Amino acid sequence: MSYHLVWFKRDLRVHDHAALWHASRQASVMCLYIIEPSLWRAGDAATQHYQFLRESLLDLDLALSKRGGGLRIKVGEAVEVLDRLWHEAPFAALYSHQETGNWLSFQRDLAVQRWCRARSLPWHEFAQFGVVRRMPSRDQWQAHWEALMAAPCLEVPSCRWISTPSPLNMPEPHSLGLTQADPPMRQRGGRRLAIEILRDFLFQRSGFYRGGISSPLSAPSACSRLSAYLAFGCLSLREVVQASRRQIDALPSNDARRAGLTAFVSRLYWHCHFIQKLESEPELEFRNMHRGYDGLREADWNPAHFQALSEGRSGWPLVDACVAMLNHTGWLNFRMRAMLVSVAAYPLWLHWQPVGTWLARQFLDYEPGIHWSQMQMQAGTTGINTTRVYNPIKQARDHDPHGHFVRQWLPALRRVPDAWLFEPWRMPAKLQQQCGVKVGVDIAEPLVDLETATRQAKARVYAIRGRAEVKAAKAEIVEKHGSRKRPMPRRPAKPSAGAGVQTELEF
Ligand SMILES: Cc1cc2nc3c(=O)[nH]c(=O)nc-3n(C[C@H](O)[C@H](O)[C@H](O)COP(=O)(O)OP(=O)(O)OC[C@H]3O[C@@H](n4cnc5c(N)ncnc54)[C@H](O)[C@@H]3O)c2cc1C
Repeated sequence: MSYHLVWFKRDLRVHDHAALWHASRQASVMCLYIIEPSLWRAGDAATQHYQFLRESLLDLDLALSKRGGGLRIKVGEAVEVLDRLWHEAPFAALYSHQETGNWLSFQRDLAVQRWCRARSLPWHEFAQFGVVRRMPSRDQWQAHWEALMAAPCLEVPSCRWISTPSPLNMPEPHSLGLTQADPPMRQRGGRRLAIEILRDFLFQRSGFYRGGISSPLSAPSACSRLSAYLAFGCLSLREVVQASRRQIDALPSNDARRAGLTAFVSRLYWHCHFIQKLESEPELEFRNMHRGYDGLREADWNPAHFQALSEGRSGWPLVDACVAMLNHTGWLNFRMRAMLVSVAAYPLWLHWQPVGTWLARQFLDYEPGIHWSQMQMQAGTTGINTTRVYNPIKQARDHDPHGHFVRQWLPALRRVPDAWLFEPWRMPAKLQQQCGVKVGVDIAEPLVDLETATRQAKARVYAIRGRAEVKAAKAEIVEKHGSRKRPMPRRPAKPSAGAGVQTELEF
């Protein structure tokens, strides 16, 4: 009997699942997830992603079993697995969501497309974000996003199943070459948890969103914490947008949650805006958005700087505390992520690509489209965004004034008095002795002199930015990647790359 094959990728839910919904309308359905060794062996994959995936697949399988279906899990490269299934029992069409993944998944999709074409097999792909494939122009992008988010969510269809409930067998992470530690405090996967977190945010925590998202102390509870669930598709973006808008409408105008949710929905818009950049230019994973910046940092790669940074030994307490938090939780708020990249890209003068590959493994919510666009933006290679250089000492004073965050994640510094906490290397030897801290042993000496190294780095970036040909190439990048969104009236952003064009958000 012929059937439709639904290929689950980063869309691990049954609710508002366009591929499942359409596939089930005309035929029986088999649900498939492919564990692709080549993707798991890539530099941006980590044990935490795999464990989160496993938890989410178990939840998905449960949701399917409740409806009489089940998930088939196969291990192998996509074309090879599809070919095997096809030979066992040919399917009439392949259904999936569009994926804007890393370069490897893009190449994999091209190979699957060729395989389908060779068999005259239709492959129906559906958008799950407001990202447009083969987009001719950015001009209508916002209207398209709004239309997609306003369309009703798709109910779970009643299906005739080919795949019925059966125990899920998934390889152990080490057999896929995944050897990193799993952060002990990372979020757990699955739609049921995602819904709990969404509800908690909508009804309670969103009141602390505005004003709470910048400090690493308040951000873990003030932010929605939905990023990993959106990245793995345990929730559909549209259901989150719609639930937020319903709640905004239901709240009195002076309720803090209303302002929080309004700001949150604007982030959901930017989620797709950033992913669109990688969709339109997949090379952004490894090539500068503005080619005028090619050669800026490549030749100066300093492995000792990179190793110290990634091991939490930069010597700047806030930076090292952030690395410690990432190792334990797999999450950091936006401002601290931006600061980490800024420290890497400016005073440490490290190229964004290897730093981004390391951070991709560290971030549980790794979403290639957001990640690589943000890496380039924070490293100053997009050519269209304001250069933002975050000073880790100032950031600590502004966002952790009493040192609670630094002391939590760097226990060796607990007894250092406030006055020295963010610059412990300046502590006199006698004081170091009194509070039981030895700079160079318990906390590293800073890798470089922050002020001098930052000044030199900025000068090198500004020298390129000032060149006529670099300025001239900006317009084309704005045309391709710049948002056409009008600045929000409540908090107008400085147009940085052409009048009326907002290319970044304030956080
Ligand atoms: C260098 C760098 C790399 C990043 N890499 C990722 C990544 O791989 N995956 C990821 O989801 N976010 C990434 N971000 C954006 C942001 O830091 C995270 O989305 C946010 O911290 C996740 O926590 P949250 O869901 O509680 O955020 P909230 O503030 O509650 O935001 C809600 C959702 O909006 C989206 N969002 C929020 N901020 C941004 C932004 N600046 N750009 C685009 N979308 C945004 C995310 O989907 C997020 O889940 C990165 C930021 C930087 C500076």
